[in-house]
Formats: sequence, structure tokens, C-alpha cells
Amino acid sequence: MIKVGIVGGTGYTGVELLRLLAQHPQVKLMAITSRKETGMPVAEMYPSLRGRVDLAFTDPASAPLAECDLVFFATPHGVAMAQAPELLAAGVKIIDLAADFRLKDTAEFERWYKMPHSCPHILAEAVYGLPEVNRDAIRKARVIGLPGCYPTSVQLGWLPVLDPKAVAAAGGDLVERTTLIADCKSGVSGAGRKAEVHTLLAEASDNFKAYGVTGHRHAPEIAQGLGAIAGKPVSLQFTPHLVPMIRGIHATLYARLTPAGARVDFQKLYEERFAGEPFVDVMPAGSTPETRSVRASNMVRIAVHRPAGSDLLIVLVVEDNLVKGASGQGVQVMNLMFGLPEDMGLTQLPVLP
Ligand SMILES: NC(=O)C1=CN([C@@H]2O[C@H](COP(=O)(O)OP(=O)(O)OC[C@H]3O[C@@H](n4cnc5c(N)ncnc54)[C@H](OP(=O)(O)O)[C@@H]3O)[C@@H](O)[C@H]2O)C=CC1
Ligand SMILES: CC(=O)N[C@@H](CCC(=O)OP(=O)(O)O)C(=O)O
Repeated sequence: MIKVGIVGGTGYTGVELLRLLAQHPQVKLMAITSRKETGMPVAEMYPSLRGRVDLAFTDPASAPLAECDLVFFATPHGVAMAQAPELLAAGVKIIDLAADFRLKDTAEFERWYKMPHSCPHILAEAVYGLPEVNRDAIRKARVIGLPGCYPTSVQLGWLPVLDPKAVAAAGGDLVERTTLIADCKSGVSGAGRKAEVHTLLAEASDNFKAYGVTGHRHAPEIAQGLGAIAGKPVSLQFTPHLVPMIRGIHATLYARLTPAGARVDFQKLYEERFAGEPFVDVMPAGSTPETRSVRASNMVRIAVHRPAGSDLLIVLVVEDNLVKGASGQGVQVMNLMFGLPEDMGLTQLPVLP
């Protein structure tokens, strides 16, 4: 059994980790932390877990984290890097759901997250936890920086067209790498459980708005990830929107095709690239995936479109921000790190309607 601790158990990604890990056959939960709810039984706060999780929240300072094999940090940015050196020295592996171990350039991290990076040496060894790209490195990693919710959808959506093998087969770039557009919509659980005006029912319900148009911290993460996939620089306009639903991300990706790309059968390319991926479903040509078709599941569904009379490729991607966008991806990565079947504990079907 893997002994697992969760720092930040009261938040939305924390309770989603609990839902998934409570059903995982190879996990023993050791500690679930909260500073504000110390002492409260987890199932009292989250009755959905009654009879499945019998621990109480403990303060992070006294939780038996060093006795765990793995600790998930479902906390704000900056918390994991403060505790990582001590836990790693005790032989504990770490999966951070926040951004402490995502951006490899510390100056870029400091620019977007407004704090210095306290352990660049650990950042240097950390692996970016996107299994469809980094599966082998994840298996050997001690520290994982789990991708943000939007970056997961955008990187998976463009992975096949930027893959150097596809570029070599086509005889050149398939798309204009410097004019990519990611137009993304998220449900409000993406903002977490903390009280904020923009996620109040009277603000977010029956409303739809863009934010972060001139700069969002996920843009450099996406550019870093796509650049690593392509092996050369990629730049994009990323525009997120808040939509009145609880869970879900819908990404609409636009790319201008090159002459080499215009000759490619993209449906076939996507089906072949993701064949064998347990959590990526390439839908039949002409499909328009819905967020509810992945709700509460770790699946991402993708559809590829070539509008008639244009030189655009449009890729539609849906994911559940709390599952493949966060906690489910964390469990998928944990399975890889501990040599378990990648889909263990993650085979739930989506909830619909
Ligand atoms: N929501 C989403 O869709 C996604 C979120 N993420 C990232 O995952 C992380 C968690 O997100 P989410 O669950 O939404 O956040 P929430 O705000 O809902 O929860 C944050 C949790 O962290 C705990 N916490 C806060 N500050 C500290 C601290 N200094 N030390 C220890 N624990 C602390 C809180 O409990 P307490 O204050 O009681 O200790 C709470 O349990 C964030 O970094 C977020 O950016 C990533 C992908 C998707
Ligand atoms: C709807 C909403 O507010 N979403 C969050 C992203 C959540 C997430 O995955 O981001 P991090 O892990 O990088 O914080 C936002 O745009 O800030």
C-alpha cells in the first residue's frame, strides 16, 4: 500500500483527491491537513466521504507527513516549495498541484507568482506531470509539478500537430507556431473554494466573461510546455473565460495551417497520436464535445475540425478541471511513480446529465 498525505484537504482539489484516493485499492490515507479545520472529522465537513474516510483534519505542522511515501500539496502557490526539502530528505515523494515546480525559469516564476523561488535545485529535478508527454520521466521522479488546469487542455489539444515526428513526416511545420490562439472557458470551481466576489452566485451565475486577456500565469506555462513538445519556440494568445458552471473546461484552439499542414489528415493524425492513451478520447470527425461528457472523470475528449474554405485548424478539447485538470491527473501520475497500472482508481464514468 502507498502511504499518502494530503496538505490542503479542505479545498476543491483536496476533496477531489479524497474522493479518488478513498476508492483507490493501493492507497492508505495517513494525514489530511487543514489549518482552519484542525480536529474536524473529514466526513463531517464532506458527508460525501462518510464511511470511506475516517480521519480528521490535522494541522500541517503536526501531521505525520514524513511517514508517508507520497504527499500531495493541494495548496496555494508557495506552500510546497517551503516543505519540499525536508520531505525529500525524509524519502517522501511530492506531487504539487500548485505552480511551484512548473515553470523552469525562476525569473518567469517570480514574475507571475510574485514570490522568490526558495529551492531552484529541487525545481531543476522536478518533472512536469503531463503523462502523455513525460511518462517515462514521471516514473522515475521524486518531485512533480502538476500542470495547471487550462495548460492540460491546451497542451493535449496541440500535442499531435507540434510533435516533431508529425512535422518530419509532413516535411515542415503543420501550423504557424507563432500565431496560435487558445480560447478557453472554465467553471468556477477552477478558482478554488476560497471566498472571492467573482465566484459568488450573484456574480458568476447567468453571466459569461473573459479575464486575464492581457496576461495570465498559464500563458508562460503553456508556451514552455508546447516549446518542449515542438523542440522549438511556440507562442500563443491564451484567453480564459469564466462560465456559469461548477466543473469543466472547454478549450477552442485555433491554428493557421502551413502549406505542408494543409495536406495532412488531422483526424488520422490525432487518432494515431493518442491511440493507447487511457485518458484521451479522439472523437469522430465533426464532433462537438461537451464538458458534461467528462464531468467527474479523468477523460479528455478532443475533436478536430477543418472549416471549409479556410486555412484554419480548430481543435476542441473538454476536461474536468478538478479531475484531469488537477486531482485525477495527480492520481494518474502517482500510479506511474509507484509502478501501478496507470488507470488504477480512475475508471469512473462521467456523470451525465
Ligand atoms: N481548482 C482547480 O480547478 C485547480 C487548482 N489547482 C491548484 O491546486 C491548488 C489547490 O487549489 P484549490 O483546491 O482550488 O484551492 P482551495 O483554495 O480550494 O484550497 C486550498 C487548500 O490549501 C489549504 N491551505 C491554504 N494555505 C495554506 C498554507 N499556507 N499551508 C497549508 N495549507 C494551506 C487550505 O486549508 P487551510 O487554509 O484550512 O489550511 C485549503 O485546504 C492551488 O494551487 C490551485 O492553483 C490546479 C489545477 C486546477
Ligand atoms: C476559473 C479560474 O479562476 N481558474 C483559475 C485557474 C486554476 C488553475 O488550475 O490554476 P493554477 O493551478 O495555476 O492556480 C485561474 O484562472 O486563476
